[in-house]
Amino acid sequence: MKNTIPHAGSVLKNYIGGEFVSSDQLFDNVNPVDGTVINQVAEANQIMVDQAVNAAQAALHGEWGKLSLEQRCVLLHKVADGIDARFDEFVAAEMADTGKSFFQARTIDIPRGAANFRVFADMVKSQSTECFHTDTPDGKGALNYAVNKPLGVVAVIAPWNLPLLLMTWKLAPAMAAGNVIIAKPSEETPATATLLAEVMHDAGIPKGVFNLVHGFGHKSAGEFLTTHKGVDAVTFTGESSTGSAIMKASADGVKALSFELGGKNAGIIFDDCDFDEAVAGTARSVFTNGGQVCLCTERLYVQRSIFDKFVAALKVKAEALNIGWPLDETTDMGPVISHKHRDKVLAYYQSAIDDGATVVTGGGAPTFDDARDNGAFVQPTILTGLSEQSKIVKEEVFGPVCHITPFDQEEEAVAMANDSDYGLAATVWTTNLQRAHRVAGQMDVGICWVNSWYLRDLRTPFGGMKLSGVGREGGVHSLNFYSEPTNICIKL
Ligand SMILES: NC(=O)c1ccc[n+]([C@@H]2O[C@H](COP(=O)([O-])OP(=O)(O)OC[C@H]3O[C@@H](n4cnc5c(N)ncnc54)[C@H](O)[C@@H]3O)[C@@H](O)[C@H]2O)c1
Ligand SMILES: O=C/C=C/C=C(\O)C(=O)O
Repeated sequence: MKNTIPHAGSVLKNYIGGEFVSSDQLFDNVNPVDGTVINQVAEANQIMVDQAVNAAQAALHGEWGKLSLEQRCVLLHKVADGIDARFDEFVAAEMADTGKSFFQARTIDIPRGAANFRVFADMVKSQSTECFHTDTPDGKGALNYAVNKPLGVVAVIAPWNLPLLLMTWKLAPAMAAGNVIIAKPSEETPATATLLAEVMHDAGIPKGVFNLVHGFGHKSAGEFLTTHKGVDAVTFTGESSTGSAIMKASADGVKALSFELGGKNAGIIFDDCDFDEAVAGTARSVFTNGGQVCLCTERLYVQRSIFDKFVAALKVKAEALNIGWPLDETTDMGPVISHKHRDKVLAYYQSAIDDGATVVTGGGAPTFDDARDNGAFVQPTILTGLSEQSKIVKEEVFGPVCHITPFDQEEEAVAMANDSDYGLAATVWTTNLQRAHRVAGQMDVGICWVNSWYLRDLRTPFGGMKLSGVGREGGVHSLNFYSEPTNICIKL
């Protein structure tokens, strides 16, 4: 692979009204593998966000709004093709910003970025609306049917863990439904969003349809968007506490909101599982992307008869993980996103130790005796022996860590798994068909995987209960959120 990091050493710009614009406020984009500065980023100020909103509104009422559905979908396919054409650059940019492995970036993040555009460009063509025949006193009746319109200006605010994947997961259906976009990537991961703006530009997406603003949340581009009178909807993925702040900020404008938030996901492993598959699948669900996937399992409940054997087998998997340079083909896990996040994860490890946890493996930061010692690495960590009320069992860590609790009865496992403020995802490992259906149906989560993890079908509802989110996206759920139906009632 060509490992040239696009825009290394230069300034990542905003994309507003079809033009790439810098600002006088620059911040550093840091590589978490070795702490080096990759490039600088131009932070958008309030005036630039106003310009983006104006450009978006003009596009909505201009060229973009006048395109046929077919023309819009052709353009979205061109965007997907454009990502594919610059695949190596996207991979290199995503790896540099996050430190994730070459394997993960090229098999998950970037292919899904392109797939999101193709899937929703095709799906929107079969979006349907309701139609009812209504009785009337004169016996002639009335016909009710709905027509879909775009919501308008949609702010897409994305996190750093799967930067291109999660941003495009929202903006592709939003654009397919005819909306105009102002996207704000995480300040930690500005690069692939900037490349995407270049792809949009080259694909001929009319100016103002896709705008990109860089910056932070509070008193920066994020807040300028959520409080802006010209923004009609906010679609957000990130921490639950940020979701709450955005909800408050958006309240005055009564904006439409879709939130995909944090999780504290449970995995239940029954003694009738396929043991090797359960261990391998659970290792993936705990350690993928350094545990920095909202769907990762951080709480495991293992039936007592296989508890010791399972803990020992998961320890072997954790200790076999190759932690290191993203470009090394054998690397399984990179650093966490930043030094600040590393400190947070390590503080959770320490709190577990203070609470009396047994550290099965890990519990600290690795050392390498090379430049990676300036990076943001933590050890894959397995804990046992804590009460269900311990801080690390209750709160989302967002790192490569799990706590394992034994259980005897199915009901007990279900109750512990559901005893959480979050409700995003769960996994259940069993070969008993009736138990699989019974337990999966009792999980208070948006998605429950049985004998698998992160197996995605983009048509399915995706989102969370409780602190894990508001609404569902995926398939028609996305298209419905990003559409505003007008019901037309015709008296016959
Ligand atoms: N449910 C899901 O689908 C899903 C997916 C991925 C990540 N997540 C969650 O995201 C979190 C990790 O991501 P993160 O640390 O980037 O989240 P974060 O909430 O810190 O930041 C997400 C985005 O919000 C912006 N932001 C922060 N404060 C803001 C404010 N006051 N107003 C407007 N924008 C603001 C940030 O700049 C960033 O672009 C974890 O909690 C994880 O579980 C959830
Ligand atoms: O970190 C959270 C991952 C979310 C994944 C998706 O939204 C997806 O696969 O569409």
